[in-house]
Amino acid sequence: MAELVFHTGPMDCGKSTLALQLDHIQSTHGRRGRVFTSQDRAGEGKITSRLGLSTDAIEVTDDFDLWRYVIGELTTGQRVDYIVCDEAQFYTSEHIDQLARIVDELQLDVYAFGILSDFRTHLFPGSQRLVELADRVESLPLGPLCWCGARGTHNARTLDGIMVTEGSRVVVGDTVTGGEVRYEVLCRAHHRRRMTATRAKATLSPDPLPFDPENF
Ligand SMILES: Nc1ncnc2c1ncn2[C@@H]1O[C@H](COP(=O)(O)OP(=O)(O)O)[C@@H](O)[C@H]1O
Ligand SMILES: Cc1cn([C@H]2C[C@H](O)[C@@H](COP(=O)(O)O)O2)c(=O)[nH]c1=O
Repeated sequence: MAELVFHTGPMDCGKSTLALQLDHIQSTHGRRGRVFTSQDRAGEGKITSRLGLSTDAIEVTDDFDLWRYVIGELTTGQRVDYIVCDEAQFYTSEHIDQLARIVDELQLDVYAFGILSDFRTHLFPGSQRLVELADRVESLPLGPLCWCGARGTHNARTLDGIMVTEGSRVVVGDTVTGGEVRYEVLCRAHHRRRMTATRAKATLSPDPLPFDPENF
């Protein structure tokens, strides 16, 4: 039986790496896949992993129809055995319905990868639909740690190290320094308290006030 599988986890937990590995494993065993993405950090039509791997991919825009694309390939004699979808949080609910139809009516395996929730902790529509429709939802085994050492579970958006809670849902960006907007993965408790690494350093620092014990 073909399956719709949703591999999820916070930013920087290895989703794109796994997507690329999965495509590599399947394709080296003679299966032919199609690899899709949406708004990767590296630009249109790319899947990139922070471990340095990358591949070309078909860009999914809002008006792209995955069902029609796959039917078009099959009816022109192309072989399609499986489908990999990265950054699936950016897909629309309709895209996810199309993926489910591909699994059920064409018996193709679909492997989707994406974060569940945005910087305000709300589910992305594409991820919500995947949770509703997937045969399996798999959490990646390794993930980033919050600055406190706990498992990082929630994606914070930061400006100059300070967590922001206003703004567009979609702002493509990274967890490393560079862009104006950054992301930082925190545990839930620190996400709730908006306690980023920068703020923790500034407010919880044990730096002693300079004093001379002799004259105290
Ligand atoms: N220098 C490094 N050495 C080893 N692992 C690294 C290094 N830099 C990043 N990683 C790992 O790469 C993974 C991030 O990969 P990526 O596929 O880009 O994540 P995601 O798609 O979930 O955002 C994480 O597991 C991270 O720990
Ligand atoms: C939380 C959050 C993230 N994004 C963007 C930032 C990145 O471009 C991707 C996630 O990519 P990754 O491969 O999982 O690191 O999503 C966003 O647009 N809005 C958000 O709230």
